[in-house]
Amino acid sequence: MIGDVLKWTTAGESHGQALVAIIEGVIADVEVTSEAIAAQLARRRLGYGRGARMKFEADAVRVLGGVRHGRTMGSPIAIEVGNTEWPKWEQIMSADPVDPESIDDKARAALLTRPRPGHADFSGMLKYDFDDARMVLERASARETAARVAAGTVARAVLRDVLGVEVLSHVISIGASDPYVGAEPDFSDLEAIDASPVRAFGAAAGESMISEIEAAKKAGDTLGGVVEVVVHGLPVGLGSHVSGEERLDAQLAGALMGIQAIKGVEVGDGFETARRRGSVAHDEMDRGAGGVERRSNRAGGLEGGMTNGQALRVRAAMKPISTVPRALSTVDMADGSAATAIHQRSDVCAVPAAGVVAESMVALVLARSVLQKFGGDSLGETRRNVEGYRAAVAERLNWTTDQP
Ligand SMILES: Cc1cc2nc3c(=O)[nH]c(=O)nc-3n(C[C@H](O)[C@H](O)[C@H](O)COP(=O)(O)O)c2cc1C
Ligand SMILES: C=C(O[C@@H]1CC(C(=O)O)=C[C@@H](OP(=O)(O)O)[C@H]1O)C(=O)O
Repeated sequence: MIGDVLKWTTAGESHGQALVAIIEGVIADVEVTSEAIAAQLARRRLGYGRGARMKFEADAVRVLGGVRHGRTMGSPIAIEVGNTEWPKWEQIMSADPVDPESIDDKARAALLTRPRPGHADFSGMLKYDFDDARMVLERASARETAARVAAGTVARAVLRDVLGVEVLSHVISIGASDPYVGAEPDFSDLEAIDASPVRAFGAAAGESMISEIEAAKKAGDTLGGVVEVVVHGLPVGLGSHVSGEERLDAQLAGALMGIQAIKGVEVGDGFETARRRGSVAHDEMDRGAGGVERRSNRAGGLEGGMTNGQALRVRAAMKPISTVPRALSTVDMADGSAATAIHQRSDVCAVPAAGVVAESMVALVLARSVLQKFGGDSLGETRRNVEGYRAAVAERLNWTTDQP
């Protein structure tokens, strides 16, 4: 059921001409501009530790359909993100390694037969019967996340126009630099995070993460880390308890785990909550202004697969980049000989960028939930539905009895 409401898909390769995102099921009259998409793509390119490619490649955005005069029309939206590096890659991407006539010595030498432990190379070569890992890595590459961020910009616009909410994120840790342990980060000014080279709270935390990246780079190594996505102001009741697939936490976890290199997801306090006793694991309720107030937000705004009116808080753990400069041991798939893995230019750490991608995936899942719950074909209709629901919820929580 959930999959029928808002659908998205991407196509394209890392060094191909362009990536494309298609989003279907967006209501009419939502403000979407190529400038807004470009601004989100620019955020994804930033972050200390990214490789050389981020410096010279530009994301060339074209909205190909579904938007007119800066507003959605209710039809499928197609967005192209051009790879400006294409002219440099055209020959390599066009040469067919199976056809000896079409492949020159340079392209032959560029055949990738030494799979990187941790990347998609090994399993992809065997599964799809390729001799050249490029046939796998081109699509496995997180270049594809540019298309997700483009689609995510549309979802953000739906959330902003329908509910007035923003999807924000920050970096919690990079490698062993985990500066917030024992301290509660202040969520009041998440927008300021983009000013930090690692998208972290506070100069000291940022500095410790940067020195961690510097040290890894010097050692010819790479790093992962943890990001957190936060959304304030969601209505109670997005998602549902009625089935596993309707549970919003399951949808968020799936969407976040679908990002390249994400290996763990936590909702609220997640694994920490598993170590607590029940008496200090949940968020106790009191009657207060506007109905019910909570004493804490350990659940990250989700109970029973539904939003509970508290801030939504989800974390994603990214493993270290697998293209390690001090290349890892592998086996050459051409002849079975011992080898060191492919190494070309690569990111040392892409955690800050992964935060922006995580925001986009959360935005897409939330926009889908909002459109499923509130329906409508136009912004005006969906907003009216939201207002009606909010009024009904407020009325339910407006007890007339005296406070005991
Ligand atoms: C924003 C971002 C940038 C990435 N950059 C690189 C990179 O430069 N080199 C690399 O080997 N992996 C990079 N990765 C991770 C790989 O794409 C990923 O490890 C690979 O597709 C295998 O998938 P898996 O890690 O989910 O198993 C990046 C991931 C993200 C989210
Ligand atoms: C291009 C992007 O990320 C790429 C993701 C990636 C990978 O293996 O995932 C490998 C690198 O590509 P290359 O090997 O060509 O330098 C990154 O630069 C991007 O995020 O726009």
